[in-house]
Amino acid sequence: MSKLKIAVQKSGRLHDDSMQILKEVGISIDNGKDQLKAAARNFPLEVFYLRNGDIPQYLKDGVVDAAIIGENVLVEKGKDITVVEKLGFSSCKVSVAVPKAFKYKGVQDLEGKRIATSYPNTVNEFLKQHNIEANIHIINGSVEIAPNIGLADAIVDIVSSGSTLFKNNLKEVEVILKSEAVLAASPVISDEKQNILDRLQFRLQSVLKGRKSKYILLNAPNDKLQEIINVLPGMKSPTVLPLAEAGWSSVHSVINKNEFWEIIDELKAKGAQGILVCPIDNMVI
Ligand SMILES: Nc1ncnc2c1ncn2[C@@H]1O[C@H](COP(=O)(O)OP(=O)(O)OP(=O)(O)O)[C@@H](O)[C@H]1O
Ligand SMILES: O=P(O)(O)OC[C@H]1O[C@H](OP(=O)(O)OP(=O)(O)O)[C@H](O)[C@@H]1O
Ligand SMILES: [Mg+2]
Repeated sequence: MSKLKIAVQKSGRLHDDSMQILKEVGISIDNGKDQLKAAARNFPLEVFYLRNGDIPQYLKDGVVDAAIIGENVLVEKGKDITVVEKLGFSSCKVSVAVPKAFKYKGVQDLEGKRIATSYPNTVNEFLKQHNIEANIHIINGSVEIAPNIGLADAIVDIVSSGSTLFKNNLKEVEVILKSEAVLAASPVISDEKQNILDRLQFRLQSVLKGRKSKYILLNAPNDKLQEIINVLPGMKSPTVLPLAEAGWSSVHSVINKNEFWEIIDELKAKGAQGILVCPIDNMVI
């Protein structure tokens, strides 16, 4: 039986979360990252540990069928590669930054400037869209140092917390794109591998939905039941069961993790008691 070849970053920011999500979809991988590839024990999958920056070419060539990769790398090197599913981790931006003292008013201020970056195609595309001519200097790492050593007037690099910019006396002035880790597919994937990828995607979706949700159980006095149910839409509608004590019911539902505290406050105000909130491993709708 053929196996889906999936590329995962060998080491770096994406590695641990990528392995974790594969584990959460129930896939056991045999070897550690010291190996170049490893087979899954209980799913038709082979993991290839590669450099993030090399993965788009491997996808294009069909050396791997799929990958977990930063969306920003696909924008830079893999325009024809399909994003199958956004995975919700490694969120970051690719942004233009300039020294704090630079009185930046708009993109036109980049005209004729020297821009240091590891993402030349992304920068070129951005400059073209804005009709700006500038000189791009390609640097592979520590891009934020470039303005301080007189190598560039501006940079384009990844920004997450902003602390690297802050430490280097720079400020973010334009966000070119927002990125997160994604599951991507090779443009030349076979039908057979596509079937395996569909199964993997289905499992990932159930884990991702579970991560966004919480299971909630509470006790409600029957005279407040309707009001409490109105706060809890649930997947279809909440489950309501009678308690042993007359006049009370147990209500079970699913809530959005982001609205968690607001919903709890509202439920308490409406008379709910004994509220339990539990994580959800998987959610199949
Ligand atoms: N500070 C950050 N916060 C959140 N996500 C980030 C951050 N820096 C990078 N990323 C995301 O993680 C991906 C991998 O970044 P990392 O620095 O580990 O590897 P890299 O040096 O770009 O790649 P390679 O594996 O080729 O060495 C990036 O492409 C980006 O999508
Ligand atoms: O806004 P922040 O939270 O400070 O994150 C941004 C920094 O993170 C990344 O570097 P990384 O730490 O991955 O080092 P690298 O340059 O060796 O890849 C990126 O290249 C920025 O320098
Ligand atoms: Mg990095």
